[in-house]
Amino acid sequence: MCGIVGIVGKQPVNQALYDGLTMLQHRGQDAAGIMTVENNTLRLRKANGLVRDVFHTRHMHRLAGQIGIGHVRYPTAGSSSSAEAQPFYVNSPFGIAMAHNGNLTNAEEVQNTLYRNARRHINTTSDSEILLNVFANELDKHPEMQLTDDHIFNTVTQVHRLVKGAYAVVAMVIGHGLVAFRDPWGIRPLALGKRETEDGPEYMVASESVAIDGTGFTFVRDVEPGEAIYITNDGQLYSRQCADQPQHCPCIFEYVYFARPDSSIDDISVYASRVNMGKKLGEKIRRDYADLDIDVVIPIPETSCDIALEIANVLDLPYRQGFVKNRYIGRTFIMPGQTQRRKSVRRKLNAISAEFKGKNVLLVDDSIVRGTTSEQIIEMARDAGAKKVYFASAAPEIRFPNVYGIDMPSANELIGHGREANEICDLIKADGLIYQDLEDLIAAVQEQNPNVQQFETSVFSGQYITGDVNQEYLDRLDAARNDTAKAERDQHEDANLEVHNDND
Ligand SMILES: O=P(O)(O)OC[C@H]1O[C@H](OP(=O)(O)OP(=O)(O)O)[C@H](O)[C@@H]1O
Ligand SMILES: NC(=O)CC[C@H](N)C(=O)O
Ligand SMILES: [Mg+2]
Repeated sequence: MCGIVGIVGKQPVNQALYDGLTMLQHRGQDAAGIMTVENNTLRLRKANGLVRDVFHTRHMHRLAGQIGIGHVRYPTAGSSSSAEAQPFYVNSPFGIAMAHNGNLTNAEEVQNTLYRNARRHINTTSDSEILLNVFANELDKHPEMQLTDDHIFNTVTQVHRLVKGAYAVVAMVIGHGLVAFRDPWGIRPLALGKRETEDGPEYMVASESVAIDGTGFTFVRDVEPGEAIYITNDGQLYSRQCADQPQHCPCIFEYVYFARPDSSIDDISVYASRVNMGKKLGEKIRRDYADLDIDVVIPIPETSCDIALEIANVLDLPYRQGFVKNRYIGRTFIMPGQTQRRKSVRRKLNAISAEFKGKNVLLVDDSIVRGTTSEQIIEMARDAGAKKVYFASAAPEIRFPNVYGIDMPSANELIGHGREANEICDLIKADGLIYQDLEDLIAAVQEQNPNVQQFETSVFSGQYITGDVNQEYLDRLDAARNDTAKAERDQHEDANLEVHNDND
């Protein structure tokens, strides 16, 4: 997953963009970038690393201007080279910069068409550079020198027709303004905020509402699936539904794991949805697993804490923080390689023996993806003296790859692929394993906003809503992006053309 942010302000926007990106850091730890525009000139800083490591004072000075966009990256396509950090830029028409969260499912086909029909060259292996060029190519079909909202919205309509997959996007058209849009399914989130100043309103768009709250803007609303928002340099806001057939289907994994609990996505509080997940799972355990002799409920920090507390409430059992998280280590699941992920679990979490000694513990996590965390954490619980270790997952068995912006490209790397719960239980060496049912997970999230009638749940069901994902596509994705393929490609990363950026 990635995080995106864009601001049209009345004052310099560099600090607010930086602050917004730090509040979206949990969505991408690989690379970060900001582009601003001052006097019709683009300013850029992007590099691999966390926000705090990428931007030093000298870069912040360079990022002058009252309009800008930013990105934190967790790659799902191409390589993790800094050349593929975002935002991307293309010089015609007008000069356009773009930041993208999501993943295109017809990137290769679109890239070939762009080359054949418009002789547009894509210099990286990133799907986001392709998306930028589709947008630019369509905008270029309007010959007028002064852009109008109609031009922008017609362009987005064409993008929706040409591109498949998931995309929440923020772009700047130099000399004109900022454009933000969401794919017709609204798979990835995007929110709009506003701040009144003496000089007039300032606007912000961001992947999650937390970035809007935390920078002193006021949350206005979510961008609708298929909708585009155009904010001119002088602060005029236009919006329009640009998709032929928008159909709301947000990614359920945002609620399970990705988003921060203090965000609200599509009028659903992430925190409340996690509490509901705990309630439903607790009820299932009480109903179907009454014979389990659990003494204490222990979360696997950090995401599952709110879920585990509610399970303990439902089961009327004590809740204990038996694992302490090293706050200086980031999220494990979004790290690029399995070796790094494995090492990170033990560096990140440490058991407090007193909470385990002689007890039957129920460990709770939000999800089991590759099984990296669960397997090691169960061993740690036993080493700390636990008698029996049961495990509960607030998400059902993850059995299928994700193609919409979560880096789970290979079915074979998923511990749940082709396995039943009892086999998974044996593999992670638990004394019992309880998964949430998919209907319960959906109900837990939907409860606060019944207007959202469907969710993107392909990792559990194998149903891909965009209708263009078949086995051949999944095989190609697997071959290109499994952990071994990624490691090999990253070894040759230096060969990547660094045309985008100076190195410091
Ligand atoms: O089965 P796995 O492949 O290990 O993936 C699942 C685990 O990864 C995530 O934690 P992560 O450490 O990324 O972040 P968190 O601190 O927000 O829980 C998630 O919360 C699970 O704990
Ligand atoms: N997780 C994401 O949203 C990734 C965006 C884009 N596909 C990239 O790899 O850079
Ligand atoms: Mg976790």
